[in-house]
Amino acid sequence: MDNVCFQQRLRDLETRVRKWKFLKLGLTEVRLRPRDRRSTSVDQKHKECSSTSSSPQHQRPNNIGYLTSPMERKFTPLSMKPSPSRRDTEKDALEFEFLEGCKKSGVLDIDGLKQAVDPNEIHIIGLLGSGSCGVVESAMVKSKLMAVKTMYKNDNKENLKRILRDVRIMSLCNSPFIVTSYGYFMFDSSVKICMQIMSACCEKLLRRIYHSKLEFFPEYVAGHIVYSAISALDYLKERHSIIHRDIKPSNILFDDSGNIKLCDFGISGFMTNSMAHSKSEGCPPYMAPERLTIETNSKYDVRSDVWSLGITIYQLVTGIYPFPLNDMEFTTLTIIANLNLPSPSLKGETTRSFSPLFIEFLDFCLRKDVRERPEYKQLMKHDFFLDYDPSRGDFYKLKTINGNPSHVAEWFNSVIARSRCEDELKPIPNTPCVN
Ligand SMILES: Nc1ncnc2c1ncn2[C@@H]1O[C@H](COP(=O)(O)OP(=O)(O)OP(=O)(O)O)[C@@H](O)[C@H]1O
Repeated sequence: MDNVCFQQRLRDLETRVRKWKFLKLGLTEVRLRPRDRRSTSVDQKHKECSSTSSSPQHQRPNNIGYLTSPMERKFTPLSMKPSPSRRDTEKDALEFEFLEGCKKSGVLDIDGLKQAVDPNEIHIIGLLGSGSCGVVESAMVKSKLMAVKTMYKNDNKENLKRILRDVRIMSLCNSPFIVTSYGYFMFDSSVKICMQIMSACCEKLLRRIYHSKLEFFPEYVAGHIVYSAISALDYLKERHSIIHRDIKPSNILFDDSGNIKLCDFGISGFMTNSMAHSKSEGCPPYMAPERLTIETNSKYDVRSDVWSLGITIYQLVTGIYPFPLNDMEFTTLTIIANLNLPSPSLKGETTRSFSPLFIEFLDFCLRKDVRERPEYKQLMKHDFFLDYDPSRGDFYKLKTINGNPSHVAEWFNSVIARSRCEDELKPIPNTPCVN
């Protein structure tokens, strides 16, 4: 590659990192106290946590507390009418979509029963976590425990786009591997999505495991995550032509029964001819090389989510992010994007042993050259994936570990019992601070 082209690629990458940081920090400054991280997860379902709801971790971010109250002003269509002087047609279209969405605001489908719910019937219990777009809280609505994600509207077009995408895609999906949406509320300044409550995300679990010095995710749990995540991603692609684009540990959730589901569709995209056609932001440390490269960053396909899943799984089973991290995210991203540098692999892992099938599967997911990386359908034929397919009866991997069947729920509940809730907020060294 000639020097000019390489310099141009570096500049582009640097601009994208700056933009990502700006978005992340800009929004964080507006909504969160300085000590709050971009996304934190406080599990209210477990008793050990509920008793500490007055601790600083459990308080809502200072300057948004009033917005999370169900007393928010109901949406008033007049205030949203596009002004005739406005020239941004894309923004007008988004606001029109918002107006249309308002028609279904407040109608929740709870266990098959559609009912109109008043916002005052949302009784917030506690904070579950926060991301770049808002907060997720546990709440009681019509006697049903739910997770309520509140996203705040501002004048930024990207912010509105992200909110509408999350609402639209959550409402579309019907898969056992995707968190179920019950419905939503739209207000002047915010949107609330009511969804199935889960127990913890992989990021929370990893932090608990690390700080309590437990063993990182076992291979069979990684197998179940792979099976659930690929089934969800394949469903999104085949049924709705959607690419997720934000696969990372905080977007993969567990419930107490060991079910594993994907969430957060804020930066997902609709594909044409199986290709995504926008540079929409994601989380750079988990982005595939082709999404960090100027020639291909606006045209990529679902294989970029395969890479993100591979990095996530590598991190869950080893406890570390596979690329060197220093103050310069730019350097890390350059290493990921450089196809001449090797991909991470579990082959060299000395601290734990993994099956050759698992190592091979992860190596496929982490092929740097997208042309060599398999799509979902190929991965779904791999023996490692098939081992976790429940429809295969006896072949389904209820492998015994020390004589006991390896149930994900048992593993999950034992991690929760043997670790501390407060550790969910403490970062892990050598791991990107993406939340
Ligand atoms: N349905 C749910 N049940 C329980 N906890 C949830 C649920 N949805 C999200 N959470 C928790 O809330 C946290 C924040 O979620 P959110 O989707 O807002 O942000 P994120 O994915 O962590 O970050 P970002 O939006 O910046 O990518 C998650 O990491 C998860 O721990």
